[in-house]
Amino acid sequence: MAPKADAKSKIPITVVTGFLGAGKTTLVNHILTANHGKKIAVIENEFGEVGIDDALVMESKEEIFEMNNGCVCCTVRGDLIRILNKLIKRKGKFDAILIETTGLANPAPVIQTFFVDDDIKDACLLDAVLTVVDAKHVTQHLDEEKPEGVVNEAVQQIAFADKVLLNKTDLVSAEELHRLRHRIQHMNKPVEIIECVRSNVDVGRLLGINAFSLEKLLAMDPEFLETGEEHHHHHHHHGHDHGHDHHDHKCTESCKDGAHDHSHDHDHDHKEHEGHKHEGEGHEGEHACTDKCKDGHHDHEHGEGHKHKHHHDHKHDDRVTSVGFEIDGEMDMPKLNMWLSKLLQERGPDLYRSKGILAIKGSDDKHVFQGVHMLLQFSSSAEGVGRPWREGEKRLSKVVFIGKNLNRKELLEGLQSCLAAPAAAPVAAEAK
Ligand SMILES: Nc1nc2c(ncn2[C@@H]2O[C@H](COP(=O)(O)OP(=O)(O)OP(=O)(O)O)[C@@H](O)[C@H]2O)c(=O)[nH]1
Repeated sequence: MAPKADAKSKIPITVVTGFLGAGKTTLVNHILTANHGKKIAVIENEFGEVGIDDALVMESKEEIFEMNNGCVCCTVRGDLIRILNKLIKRKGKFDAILIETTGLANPAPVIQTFFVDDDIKDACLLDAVLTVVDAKHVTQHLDEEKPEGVVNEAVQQIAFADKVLLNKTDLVSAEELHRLRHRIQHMNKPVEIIECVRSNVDVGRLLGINAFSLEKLLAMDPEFLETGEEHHHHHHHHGHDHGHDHHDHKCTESCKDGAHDHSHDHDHDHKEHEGHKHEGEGHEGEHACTDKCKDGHHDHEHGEGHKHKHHHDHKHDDRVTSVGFEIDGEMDMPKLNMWLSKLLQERGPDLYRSKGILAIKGSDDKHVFQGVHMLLQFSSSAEGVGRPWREGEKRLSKVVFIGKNLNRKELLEGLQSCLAAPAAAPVAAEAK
């Protein structure tokens, strides 16, 4: 057991969440490079079989822990607990911990981690859940009709926010912003909404703000921390079969967020999935709302004022998958630009997120591309984006696509057609 600490000496934790491509890594980089004098440990969780974000987080004195292959709210929660315990042992060497969740994470189980695990509860204090919202694309995700029992992560992320960073205001009209503010406020009444571009918000408004309140959460959902043992739950996690038992708990039409009870344990039989190792530790507290679920901060009352225990599972939308490639050999920039532009034009609505670290023929820089639906952006280490190639580092291109109806073969062939040299075989290509 770690020694108990009083509130002041506890390690402050900030959880950064938000849908795919909203601007979370941009925010983490902003915080890491801002002049606040704090030493921050960063825990990065990425959805996608090929890790990219760690290369995009600024080189800094801070330590960056990476957790791939699954979202922090489910398969890698054991990982999170392990990393946190490691950090707790080194308390005093840093001032705060920042956790960036994947764009598909439901924040509730992440929040629970700080209250149900004794050592972590004693040593850490959840300072705030910051939700970055992409003003341009969030509406599509909030509106999305999900299959029954499947979580709408975009909804959950807003409902659990202590602060909303309404980002990418440069891409929408004033009317659209007004409408969005109204919608967000309707979903999460007490939340402060900060409009921003490139997640550029005064760090004093984000760190050390003591904005998270368990009391507030428990007032909304008295059973939030109950992690019962009686439920088993099947986890359709992006096409992987985890061999869980299954009972789904569904939200009603009127429920818009997951500030409810989550009660189940898992019958885990995590396997190595062709190169993907999952830490199969027990994780409780996962849940799902459907997108029909309209009001997050609610009690469910039945008949004569009986409060109804509202169990949520956490089932990801298994239509959303990730495909990742590591390509040996240098790419031809004009060819790649053309192919990607066309792909995003044609597949933009379904292609939620694409990103890559690229080795480009004729350039010593590490190149980066970022796609969010139809928007495509190239940059390079020469412009300060990502870290330059290290000495002796193998010049591989890593590319990830996340979305619906992805065709692995087509994507791989497309990428290979952009190689400058004769096609080389990918060294890793696995679907989630
Ligand atoms: N126009 C515009 N682009 C932005 C803004 N903020 C971030 N971006 C761009 O949006 C893309 C995604 O930003 P990231 O910070 O990587 O988003 P993320 O939420 O970390 O993405 P995932 O981790 O993949 O979910 C990048 O190309 C950013 O440069 C903004 O305010 N305006």
